[in-house]
Amino acid sequence: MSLLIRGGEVVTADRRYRADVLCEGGVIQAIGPDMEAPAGAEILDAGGLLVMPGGIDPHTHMELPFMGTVASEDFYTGTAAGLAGGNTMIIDFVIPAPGASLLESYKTWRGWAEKAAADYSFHVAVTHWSDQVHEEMGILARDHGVNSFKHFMAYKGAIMVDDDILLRSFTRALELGAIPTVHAENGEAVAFMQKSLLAQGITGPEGHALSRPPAVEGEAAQRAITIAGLIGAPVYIVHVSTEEAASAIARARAAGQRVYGEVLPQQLVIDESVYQNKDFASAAAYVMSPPFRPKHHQKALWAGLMSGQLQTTATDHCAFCAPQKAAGKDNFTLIPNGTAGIEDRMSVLWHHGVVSGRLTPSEFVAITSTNTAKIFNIHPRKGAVEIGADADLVLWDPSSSRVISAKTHHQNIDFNIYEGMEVTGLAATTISQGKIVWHKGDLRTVKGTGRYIDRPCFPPTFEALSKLNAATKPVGVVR
Ligand SMILES: NC(=O)NCCC(=O)O
Ligand SMILES: [Zn+2]
Ligand SMILES: [Zn+2]
Repeated sequence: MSLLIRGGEVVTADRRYRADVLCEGGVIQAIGPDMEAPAGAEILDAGGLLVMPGGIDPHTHMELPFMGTVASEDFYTGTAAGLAGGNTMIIDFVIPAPGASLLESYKTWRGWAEKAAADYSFHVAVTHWSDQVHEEMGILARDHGVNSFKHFMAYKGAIMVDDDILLRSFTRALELGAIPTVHAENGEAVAFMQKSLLAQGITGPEGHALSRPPAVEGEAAQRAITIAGLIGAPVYIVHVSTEEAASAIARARAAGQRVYGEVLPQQLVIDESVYQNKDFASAAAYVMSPPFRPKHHQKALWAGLMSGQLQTTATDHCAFCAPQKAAGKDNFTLIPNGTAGIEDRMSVLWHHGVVSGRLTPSEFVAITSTNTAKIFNIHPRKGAVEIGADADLVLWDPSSSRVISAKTHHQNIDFNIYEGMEVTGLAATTISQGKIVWHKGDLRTVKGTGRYIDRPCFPPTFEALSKLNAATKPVGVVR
C-alpha cells in the first residue's frame, strides 16, 4: 500500500521546499508538487507540518546488562518510545563481557533486538584484546555490517581498556574501514577519586560527579585523539559533555584530523546542581557517565553543534528505574549509570535549539539524523528525504507544545529526567518503512517490525584518509 504525504514542507539538512512525498514499498517513490494519489493510496495531510528524515539515535543501550542489573527498556519498548518522539532508527551497542567472544555477543544482542519496532544497528565494543578479537572484528566488519567499534576508557575492573588496546584496536579498525569510537573518561583517575571520596565519607550521588570532574574527560578525549592521530585513524567521541573535550575535538579538526563528537540533549539543558538534591532518588536519577556538568559547559556544547565541530546528538538511552538506582543508596559507585530520554530527544533539541534561535531547522535535521547517517555510512538510505531512501520520516509540528512527564511518556522507566519541562515542537506523525506508526498521540507500533541495518565499511572519508596516510607513511633511510 502506498502513502501520499500531502501539503507539507520538506526539510533536509540542505534545504526547505514545499512538496508532496509518495512512499511505496517502504521507500520514497516520488517527491514533487501537487502529486496525484495513486489508486488506493492513503493520503496524509501534512499542512502546517515539516516533513523531515526520522531521527537516528546513534547511542542507545536497550536491555543492557550493566552494573549488576539490566536496563529496564527493552528493544521493543525503547524503539516504540523513540518512534513516539520521531526517531526511526537506533544504533545500539553490543558490549561483550571481558574475555567473551565478540561474535557470540553480537549474536546474543541480535536475538534480543528481534523484538524492535524500528530499524536498528550495532556498534560492537572491544573490551579486551586477543588474536580472537582481532579475527572477529574482521568477521563482524566484512560479514555482519558492523562499521564501528566502541572502546570504554572508563569502568575500571569491568569493561575499561588501556592505551595498548586502543592502539591495537584503532589500527585494526582502520585496516577494516571501520570507525573507532570512545567513551572518554580516565578510568584510573575515576577509580582513585571514588575510593578517596568514599574514604572521606562522601557516599551520596554528589560523589558521582565529584569523582569524574571535567578534566577526567578532557584528558581521555585528548588521549584518544592523540592515539587516533598517531595511527591515522578517524575517531568518534561519544557523549561529549565538557568544554575541555569539545575544545580537544575542535583543535584536532583544525589540525586536519577526522574527529567527530556526539552530544546528549540532557547535557545541553541539565546541569550538575541535580546532584545536590537532598532526596536520594531525585539525585540518583541523574547518575550517568559522564555526569551532568557546571552550566558553562552547556555553552561550549551548543557552540560545538552550531559551528559543526560537534556533529551528532544521541541520548545514551540507558533506563534504570528508581528501585534499581537504590542499589547505591549507601555507596554512589553502586548506582547503575544511565539516563533515559529517547522519546524526548527531538523535542528537547527543537525547543532549546531551533525555538531558541541556536539552530536552523536544516541544522536540526543534520544533527538529529543526516550527520549520523553520513558518519556511519548509511546515507542516503537513512537520514535523507530522497527518491529511493527508506520511508522513515517524521511530520514535525513546530509550534505545538507539550509538558514532558513520566505520567504520559511511553518509556519503560518510572521517572523522567525532564519532568515538567515544557517544550515546543513535537512529532505529529512518525512513519517507519512507509507505515504510520505514531499519529497524533496514537502509537501503532508492531513488535518485531524493525530491521537490522547493515552499515558497510569504508565510508567515503576512508578513501581520502587512505591517500593521506599513504602520503605520510614513514620511510626508512637506505644506508
Ligand atoms: N552513560 C551511562 O551512564 N551509562 C551507559 C554506559 C555508557 O555509555 O557509559
Ligand atoms: Zn559511555
Ligand atoms: Zn552509552
